[in-house]
Amino acid sequence: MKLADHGPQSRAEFLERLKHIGAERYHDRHPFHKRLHGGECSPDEVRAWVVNRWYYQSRIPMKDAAFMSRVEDPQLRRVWRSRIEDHDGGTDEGGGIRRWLALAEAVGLDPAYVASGAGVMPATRFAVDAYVRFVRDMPLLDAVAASLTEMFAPKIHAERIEGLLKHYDFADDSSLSYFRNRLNEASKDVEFGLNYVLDRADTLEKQDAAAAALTFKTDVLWAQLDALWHGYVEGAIAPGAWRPGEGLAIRSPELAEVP
Ligand SMILES: O=C(O)c1cc(C(=O)O)c2c(n1)C(=O)C(=O)c1cc(C(=O)O)[nH]c1-2
Repeated sequence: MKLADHGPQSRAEFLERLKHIGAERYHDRHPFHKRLHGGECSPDEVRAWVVNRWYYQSRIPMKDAAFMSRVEDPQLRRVWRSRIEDHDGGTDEGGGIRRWLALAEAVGLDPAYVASGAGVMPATRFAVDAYVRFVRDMPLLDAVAASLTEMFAPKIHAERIEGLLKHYDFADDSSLSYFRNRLNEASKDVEFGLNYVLDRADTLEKQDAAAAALTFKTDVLWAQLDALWHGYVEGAIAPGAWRPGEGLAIRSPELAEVP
């Protein structure tokens, strides 16, 4: 027997449902972030986070390019391409990924080593690659919905700026510029992405798919922190992953000891 057809949730109910996913599952609740923002991470735990999170940063503009390659509507491409510009920037000045490497340098790592991706943990790679594939292969609505974890990012970026400035000597305006820039960039992306999803998820089936996409993305973020905890707090570093002492900046050895 066919189940009774249910209509879509109202816009307000659906928005609440998406926010609830963030409240329950976003990675601001992960113990690694509490440790990082509370000043309890050792210098090497901070470096491990910077090395691994680099992989996420480096793949974000690639996933946005994968998204755009599938978009037939020029207006949607015009809006979306600013995401790539935010991360890659211009040929001379660079953008977010270069600002991430400034953070890498500030914590005593050689930016060239970080950018090579050599020390990234296998679990980080699997999680991030799964996100890029999801965006490449799934319906556009699901792909946009997956980016909506950014709704919850400004809060964690503000907490991070405050926590790092308070607890770690390496933190200053220049090393944290990545996060300051994201505060503005993310709000413009979210405004567009959220309206796109609320407008187009006009059946319960599409709303379910969008909610599942957002849930999947919270898993992508959470899994990366689980791996960091296992590798660097519990000390079970995966074969081939960064080990303390590797990839340090040669030209500023005094930074090797910064907290
Ligand atoms: O520091 C964070 O917690 C965090 C989370 C997320 C996110 O929620 O996916 C992003 C970012 N930062 C970020 O900086 C960023 O550029 C970004 C792009 C995207 C995306 O899915 O397109 N998420 C995020």
